[in-house]
Amino acid sequence: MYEKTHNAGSNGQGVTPALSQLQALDDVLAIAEFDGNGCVRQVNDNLLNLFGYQAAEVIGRHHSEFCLPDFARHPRYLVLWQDLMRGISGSGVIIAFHKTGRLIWVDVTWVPVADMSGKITSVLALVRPATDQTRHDFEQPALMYQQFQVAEVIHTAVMVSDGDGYIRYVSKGFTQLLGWEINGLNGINPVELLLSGIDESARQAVIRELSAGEPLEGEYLIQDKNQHRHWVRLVCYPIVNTHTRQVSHQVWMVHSVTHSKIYETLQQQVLEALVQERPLVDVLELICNEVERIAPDITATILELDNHGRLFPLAGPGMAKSFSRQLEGLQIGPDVGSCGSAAWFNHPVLVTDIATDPRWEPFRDQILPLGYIGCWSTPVCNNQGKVIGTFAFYFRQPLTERISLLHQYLIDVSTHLCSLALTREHARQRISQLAFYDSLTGLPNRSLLQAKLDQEVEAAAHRNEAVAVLFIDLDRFKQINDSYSHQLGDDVLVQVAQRLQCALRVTDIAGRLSGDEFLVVMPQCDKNQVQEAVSRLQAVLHEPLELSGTSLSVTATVGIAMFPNDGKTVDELIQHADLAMSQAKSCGRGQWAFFSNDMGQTAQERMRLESALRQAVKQGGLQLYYQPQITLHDNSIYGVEALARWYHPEFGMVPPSRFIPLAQECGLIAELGIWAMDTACAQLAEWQTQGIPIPAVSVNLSSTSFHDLSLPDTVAKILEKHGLEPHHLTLELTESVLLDSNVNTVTCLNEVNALGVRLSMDDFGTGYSSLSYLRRLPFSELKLDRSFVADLENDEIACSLSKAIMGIGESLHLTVVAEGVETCEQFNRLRDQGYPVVQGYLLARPMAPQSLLAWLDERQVIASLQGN
Ligand SMILES: Nc1nc2c(ncn2[C@@H]2O[C@H](COP(=O)(O)O[C@H]3[C@@H](O)[C@H](n4cnc5c(=O)[nH]c(N)nc54)O[C@@H]3COP(=O)(O)O)[C@@H](O)[C@H]2O)c(=O)[nH]1
Repeated sequence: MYEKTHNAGSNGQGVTPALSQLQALDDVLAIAEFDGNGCVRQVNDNLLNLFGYQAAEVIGRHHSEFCLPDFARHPRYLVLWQDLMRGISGSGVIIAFHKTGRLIWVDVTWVPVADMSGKITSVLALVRPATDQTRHDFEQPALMYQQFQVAEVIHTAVMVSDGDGYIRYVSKGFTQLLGWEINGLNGINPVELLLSGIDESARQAVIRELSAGEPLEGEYLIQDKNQHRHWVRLVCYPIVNTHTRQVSHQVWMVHSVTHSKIYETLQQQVLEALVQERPLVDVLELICNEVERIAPDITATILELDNHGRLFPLAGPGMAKSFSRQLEGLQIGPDVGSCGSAAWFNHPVLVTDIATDPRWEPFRDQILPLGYIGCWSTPVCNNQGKVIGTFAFYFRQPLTERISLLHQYLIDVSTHLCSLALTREHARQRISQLAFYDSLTGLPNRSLLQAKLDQEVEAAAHRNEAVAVLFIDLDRFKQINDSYSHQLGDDVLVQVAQRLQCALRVTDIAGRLSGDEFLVVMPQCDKNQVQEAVSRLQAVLHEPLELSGTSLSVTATVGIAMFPNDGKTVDELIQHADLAMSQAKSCGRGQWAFFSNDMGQTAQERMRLESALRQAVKQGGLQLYYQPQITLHDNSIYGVEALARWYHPEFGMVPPSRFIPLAQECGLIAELGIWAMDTACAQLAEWQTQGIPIPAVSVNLSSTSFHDLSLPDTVAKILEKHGLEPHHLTLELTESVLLDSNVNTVTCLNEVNALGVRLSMDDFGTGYSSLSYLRRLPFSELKLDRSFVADLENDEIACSLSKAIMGIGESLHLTVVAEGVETCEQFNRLRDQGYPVVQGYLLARPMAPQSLLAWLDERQVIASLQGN
């Protein structure tokens, strides 16, 4: 393309005439002067005219910017400039850019200019349009492309056609990319070769532009020699004969843009769809549609694989629905079509001939009539590598075993996108599962139940029908949970959930509200049907449950509210069914009840009472009364029992039999117990300071208080706070503590006992009465239940029992206190049976502290009178 010419200097360095000396050439030559870095320093008008620029547009720009990019990077061009800097001039014909983008052939002589020291400070380029002869030479394609070194060495696909529109030259890169060699292309037109597959109007536009001598640039989906498709960026530079003004040649450059095209058209769109949270099927259909647009020779389908190894079509807009339906629920296996096998082996499966491949045998009759002859399926995996679906290409054209790069790249990108879409969908489903389903039983949770009930109520209102809402509570579930294990409790809930579902109609909805509470919604159901359903449910739930070696029976209590009579809204219906359940429970286990309006009133009252009690416990609205206990042998005060009293301005005197269970139910009982201990100890300390002879105070505690491992510490602190000794305090517990399987209870009992605080077993004889427990647990005192005392006079059995209990106490070295002594007869019998301590109305009622002092005074007066 250019020749090296050494300058005349003897030392080999470039010694050239200065620009001033070249003025004569200025009229005929286009001249540019480059600085030592190769940037334009100055240019003359001829050069500007030749290239179509203004001076300001070229000054400062690097020489390489005026050449074809590939040429500017060409080693020989780089060597030319290295030589120039070493003082070696050169000349040659190059293709350069006119400002319009048109390519022009120019004949250039480069002359290095040295300063006095011999250092090259600039390069002069003497440029003229290529001479006719030169052009003629270069217009001979073979010669031109011998000269056009760029195409020979670079990998760009280049093709040159002549003025008649016939291909005359293709580069190695062209053959590598598209498969054609020059030998087979004689007499072929480049547009026909490359653009025969594009839209006809677009093709005509290309032809028009090319014949007008305009450069062409655009992206096209073309087919190569093997019918494989490529997205390419096509650039065509027409070379215009300066004499005839005719296009003498066209230089075509072909860049593969398949990757970026797929990225733009497929990946980008799909990612956008995912970001916009478009439904899964929409996203997957978008993938199929885009893939088919890029590669119209195939039909794409996407199947999902469920956890049971079954395939379900999700997308395949181009596939016949009749065929997709056949695949619904298809079990994967080693020879189940392309997709079933690909999912089974977690490996792509290419079937080139569906008609003969045994894996396609079961589906052949459906697929062949659709014209497909091959199918290539690739598994879609999640992040952990687990197969979650398949992505398949169906071909109507015969397939070779060698897959085209475009197809391979489409598969790679598409399976990745399918994986993203499916994984995201699974995550979404999981989130919704967590949000709307109970994780233990898999039943709808409260939120979903409410939404479903809302729908049913709306539909029922529209159709003027009834809906039954069943509130189901398992009886004694807490006890099961505590007595066995929480795992067993969970198993019970799971089995109950399963039984509920099996026993219901398909239209009914069962869900879990919380703990052992379930809700059933029964649309289109009258009261008789509900009653039948409830009996059936209770029977089914009562059948023994087999739980890892343990057989257990549970009962369930059911409350029922009917729409529209018992409530119009979801909240009202659930609340009323709950009330009915509580009401049923108060009648015993395994009962059921329909809601009635008076239950609502009772419940409201209860709620008001509960809130008043909460306030009383927290703000000191309770009071303690004290009932004396007398030692029989010397008539002295054994101690006093502290009993809580609550007077409320609106509710009046509320008896402990009402507010103690309420405190238990609403979680206030432990707090109430601490208050009672603190108040009783404060009172006893005050009495002791006053010298009043009360040796101890008994405080009733619920078994719940013994669940809290900090109780012993609390007790110790209270004693310390009031300056009392541990023996000044007795804690009374009912026998229910023996049934309590909470692991903390025994620890607390032992630690409280270790402090020196006495423990008393209250109401002994009415409940569990296990002697073995009595032996093992650190009790110091037994309190004979007052029901025995009440019957002492008339019932011989009661009499024998009280005697036996006294015997038990004696043998276990426990003090036995007989409570509820109302008559002298009872008193005498107990004394005769050897009871050491008695308590009851006969002696004194529970009293406010002031009254107790008055009672003590009176007692002293009597004693002194008796003494006299
Ligand atoms: N956990 C707590 N429980 C408490 C507390 N205060 C009371 N209670 C428990 O409430 C139940 C009812 O108590 P109350 O109405 O105070 O009845 C007590 C006595 O008044 C009653 N008693 C005493 N002598 C007689 C009698 O001769 N006849 C008769 N009919 N009743 C009598 O017995 C109750 C005392 O019982 P007990 O506790 O079993 O010793 C009751 O179970 C209280 O325990 C509290 O602060 N915390």
